[in-house]
Amino acid sequence: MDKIIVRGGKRLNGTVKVEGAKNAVLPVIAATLLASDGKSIIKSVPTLSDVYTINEVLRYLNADVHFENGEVTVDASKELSVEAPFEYVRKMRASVLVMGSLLARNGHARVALPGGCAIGSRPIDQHLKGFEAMGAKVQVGNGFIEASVDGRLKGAKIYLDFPSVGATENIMMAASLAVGTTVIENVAKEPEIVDLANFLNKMGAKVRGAGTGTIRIEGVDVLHGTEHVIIPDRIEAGTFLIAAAITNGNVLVQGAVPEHLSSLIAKMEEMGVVFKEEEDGIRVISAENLKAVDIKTMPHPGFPTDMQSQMMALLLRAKGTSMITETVFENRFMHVEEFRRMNGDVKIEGRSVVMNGPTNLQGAEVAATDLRAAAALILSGLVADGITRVTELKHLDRGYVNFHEKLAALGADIERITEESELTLTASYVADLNA
Ligand SMILES: CC(=O)N[C@H]1[C@@H](OP(=O)(O)OP(=O)(O)OC[C@H]2O[C@@H](n3ccc(=O)[nH]c3=O)[C@H](O)[C@@H]2O)O[C@H](CO)[C@@H](O)[C@@H]1O
Ligand SMILES: C=C(OP(=O)(O)O)C(=O)O
Repeated sequence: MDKIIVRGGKRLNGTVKVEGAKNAVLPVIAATLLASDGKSIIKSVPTLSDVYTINEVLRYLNADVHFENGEVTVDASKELSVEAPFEYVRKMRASVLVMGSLLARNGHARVALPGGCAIGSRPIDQHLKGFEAMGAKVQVGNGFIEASVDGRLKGAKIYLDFPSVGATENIMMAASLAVGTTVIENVAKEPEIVDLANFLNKMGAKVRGAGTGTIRIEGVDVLHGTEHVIIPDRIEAGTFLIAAAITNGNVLVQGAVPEHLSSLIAKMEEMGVVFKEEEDGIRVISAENLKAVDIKTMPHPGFPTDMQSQMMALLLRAKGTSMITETVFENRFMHVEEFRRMNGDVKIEGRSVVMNGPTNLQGAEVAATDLRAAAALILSGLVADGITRVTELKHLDRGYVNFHEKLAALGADIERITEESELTLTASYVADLNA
């Protein structure tokens, strides 16, 4: 089992480049299934385990998929099969995003029920409500969701009870090949929604309003393969902004888009961190003394839940009492106990956590509970006294490409090891301490 070993105390300096966004590339790859004609070429694709998983799902569904040098090519022109089994959906919930495309292309889709996960129960009722409004019959049983329609889906007016990212994407994909016009209200406004809309439009779809609260889709008869470059990953970028701030460093995060990160930047500025927009990214210059702030996670353009645990790491270093309230997921505080193992003064109060800082963080063995918690614990390790060992790296590999290597290139004392090599390493560290 791999571990990341961090020895705290180094300031980060230099330049780091962000990858294409995981949360944009997964729906875009799912949308390639809509093209009954021509190949789709997706560029700036990160080498993440989630990308390999969605590619496997597409192959299972009878698409030809190649992934090389940051480019995914999909030919989905053959007849598609209808089922995405549990082995894939269990690995990655975003597998449910093939449902909209399959239903629109085949008139039939069968996808394993995703089940719960580390951050909450995550139902998909809003996705299904959308499909039903478009004329699909949806049945849930034997661990599967089955949706089918006689003929083609029909355009409909759909109001989402919550601006769900996945439901907005799944319904957008399904509506693109429906007969007539679909209007979705109270939709998610995340930059990844806009990226998907741009991709669909290049395929020949007619999607308007992405990035606002209402999306209007005029269905078309056929969609074709196209080329697309995925937007930069705002969550990876935000994680590096915090890495620089927490170590009192000075780092240029290349590829970071300021408009995608405005809530995070505003909150970090309140803490005293300085940002400069440069031609190719954002420079972050940390402050010696960080101030406590309160945060509430919200759908975009509010503060992203995917930055909540990394922000917790930073707030543990700020002077005063901070509060984080999580409103998007019901159970996204599993990392709190791990921070406490590192001496974090943090406690859960209902849907909030309260932190008293600055905490003198101590190195410890901690386990990643989800992908952002993995990154957050590593960030804490960068400033903790002694050695921090982070386990359960399968989570990290879902969302970050070469995370430890990128931090090491900025000056962090960090490495990724297998259990065997750790025995030798710990012995040499003890020898160093005794010397
Ligand atoms: C692959 C991907 O893009 N993942 C992102 C996506 O997840 P995902 O698309 O799963 O997130 P949603 O926006 O759908 O979920 C947000 C909230 O709505 C609830 N909900 C959602 C759908 C539904 O039908 N019913 C329902 O109750 C969920 O349980 C959750 O509490 O957006 C989340 C919110 O920004 C991010 O944290 C994830 O990183
Ligand atoms: C929660 C996340 O992703 P997913 O929806 O794929 O689990 C995330 O990216 O932080």
